[in-house]
Amino acid sequence: MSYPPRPDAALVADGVSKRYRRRGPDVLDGCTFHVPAGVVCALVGPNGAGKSTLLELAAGVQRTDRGSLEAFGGQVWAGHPRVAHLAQHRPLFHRFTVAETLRLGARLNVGNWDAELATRVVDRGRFHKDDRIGDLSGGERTRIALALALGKRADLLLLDEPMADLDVLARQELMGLLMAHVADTGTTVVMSSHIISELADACDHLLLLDEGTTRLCGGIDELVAAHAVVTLPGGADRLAGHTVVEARPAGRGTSALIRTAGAPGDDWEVRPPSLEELVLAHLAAPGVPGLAFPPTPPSRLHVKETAA
Ligand SMILES: Nc1ncnc2c1ncn2[C@@H]1O[C@H](COP(=O)(O)OP(=O)(O)OP(=O)(O)O)[C@@H](O)[C@H]1O
Repeated sequence: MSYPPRPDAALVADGVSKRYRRRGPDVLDGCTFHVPAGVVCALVGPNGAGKSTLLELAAGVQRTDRGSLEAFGGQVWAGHPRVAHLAQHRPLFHRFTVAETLRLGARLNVGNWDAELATRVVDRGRFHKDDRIGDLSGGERTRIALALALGKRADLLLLDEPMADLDVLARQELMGLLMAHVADTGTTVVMSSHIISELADACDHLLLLDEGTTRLCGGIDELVAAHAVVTLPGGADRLAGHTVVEARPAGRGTSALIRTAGAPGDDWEVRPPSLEELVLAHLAAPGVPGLAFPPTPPSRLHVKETAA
C-alpha cells in the first residue's frame, strides 16, 4: 500500500529510513507523515529521536537510505528555492561580518530575498553590522541564521530548535516576528523544540518522533480531542475497550490518559489533556500504537513489540 498523494501537503515522508553508519542503528526507520501546507508544526521527541536528521533530510543536506521525502509534490533537494533550513549548528562563515553575511544571503537568493525582513531581524540584536560572526555569542549567531532563513521568502521553514539559545526577551520578540510573518504569508513551518509549552502557543500541528518512527501526527486539536484524561473510582480494568496510553493509581481510584472509544463511565471525571501531557504519556508508553490524522496506511503505523 503506498502513501496517498496529497497535493495540499508541504512535506510528505513515506517510509523514510536513515542510518549514519553501515552497521549502526536506523536513526529513522520507516518514518511516514504528512505536513499540510500552511500549518505551524511542532517537531517533538526525546534526545536522539532523529528530529535534526529528519529536518536535514527534508532540507536535502542528507540523503534518505529508503523511502521518499517530498516538498510541495517534488523530491527534496539542497537549495530548493521554496525551502529554508535553520540548522541546529547554525552554519555561518565565522570570518564574515554581519553585513557581509546579509549580502551573501541576498546574492544566494536573487529575486527572492526579503532584505527588509532580514534586516529587521538583525537590527534588534545588540551587535554591530561590522562585527564578525565568529565574535558573536551563540544566541546572536542564531539571530543571524534566522534572518537568513526568513529572508529567503521560503514557503517551508525547517527550524531546528530556533529559540534554544536565545534569552527570554529575544525569544518573545523573534517568536512574535515569526508568527506575524506566518500569519501574513501562510508559510508552513516545521519547528523542533524541547520546550513544549512554547510550542503549544505557536503550533497547530504536531509531529512526535520516537525511536525513529512517527508516534503522533496531525492537528493538535484533533489529537487532543482523540484523547482524554480520566479519573475514576476503581482499578484500570474499568478502562477496558479504550486504548490506555498511561494509567496510574490515584487515591482509591485510577487516573489515566486514554484514547477514547465510546462513552466514558458515568462516574468518571473527564478532561482534555494538555499538549505536554499527550506527548509525555506517549513517550512513556512505547508499546502504544501511533496515531495520525488523516490516518496513515495501517502498514505504516508505529507498533512496537513489547514483552508480554
Ligand atoms: N552526522 C552523524 N553521524 C553519525 N551519527 C549521527 C550523525 N548525526 C546524528 N547522528 C546520530 O543520530 C541520532 C539522532 O540524532 P539527531 O540529532 O537527529 O536527534 P535529535 O532528535 O535532533 O536529538 P536532540 O534532541 O538531542 O537534538 C543520534 O543517535 C545521533 O548520535
